[in-house]
Amino acid sequence: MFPEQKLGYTYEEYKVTADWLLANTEHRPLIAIICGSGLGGLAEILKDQKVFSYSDIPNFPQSTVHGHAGRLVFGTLKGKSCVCMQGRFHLYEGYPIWKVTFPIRIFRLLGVETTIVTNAAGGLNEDYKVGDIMLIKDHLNMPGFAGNNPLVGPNDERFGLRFPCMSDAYDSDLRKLAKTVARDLGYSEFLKEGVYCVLGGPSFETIAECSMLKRLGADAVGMSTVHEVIVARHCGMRVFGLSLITNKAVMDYNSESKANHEEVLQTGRERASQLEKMISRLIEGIEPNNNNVC
Ligand SMILES: O=P(O)(O)O[C@H]1O[C@H](CO)[C@@H](O)[C@H]1O
Ligand code: HPA
Repeated sequence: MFPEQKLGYTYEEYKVTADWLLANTEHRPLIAIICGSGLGGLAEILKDQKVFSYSDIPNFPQSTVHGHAGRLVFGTLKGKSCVCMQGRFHLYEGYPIWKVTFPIRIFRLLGVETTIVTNAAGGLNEDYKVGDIMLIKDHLNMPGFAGNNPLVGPNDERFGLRFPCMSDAYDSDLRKLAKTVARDLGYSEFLKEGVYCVLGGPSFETIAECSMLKRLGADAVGMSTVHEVIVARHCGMRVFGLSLITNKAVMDYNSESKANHEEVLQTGRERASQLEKMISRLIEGIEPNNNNVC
């Protein structure tokens, strides 16, 4: 039924990695954070850190992109145990999609209930400015339309259902909490809420592609996140996502601006401290739910 090529890790392979981590740290995280390009500083909010290089963790892929350090950081925030990926994996690095999402099932096996995904993204919505923070309320999965979905292949019921629902992928209570946190911090002016569209990358979009995505209902575009969210929801974790608008997608043939990774990283550096504050406060407000995930 399925071709002979490897379509994913076995449950036992995920267990090897999770058990190795559980044996090598006393942290038992309930919250995972995935840092987007240039946003790795978010890990610094964690206290009592235990840090692993991806290269030291069995089965873990390696980060190859500038701005993704390749470290897994365990620690606590206001007494809550967390784990943070300083560096994620992307399709354009050449990884099959099941490697891109490998850490998510590891988080679940560690006992994580809530995953916070962050990314750098190009703003398609005309009202968005560079430096805006967009709460992700929904996504468009372009690689998925072409059959590149991380759940393709045999389904392991120990993780989740064959046909998981995605209409509630981004937890509405966590988005409400984030809005309250942003208001209290005085960030409402640069807080937005919208739809994130994932493409394969690594080339940035053409002008025609940007206009098309905007018409399809996307507010921001990037090359990550959605695959992780699908796997997190498949195994029942709550998801909160935010995009830092690091550049405005070019939509005018007369424009001189050109998307580039340096600008993406620079915007991340400029908004780092506000993002750290917002995520710290958000984590403070997240209630554990006894691993009774949704
Ligand atoms: O999505 P993250 O990992 O934040 O990175 C974004 O920034 C890079 C392009 O500058 C791409 O990898 C894009 O996906
Ligand atoms: N396009 C795609 N990915 C991105 C962008 C963009 O404009 N900015 C940051 N990541």
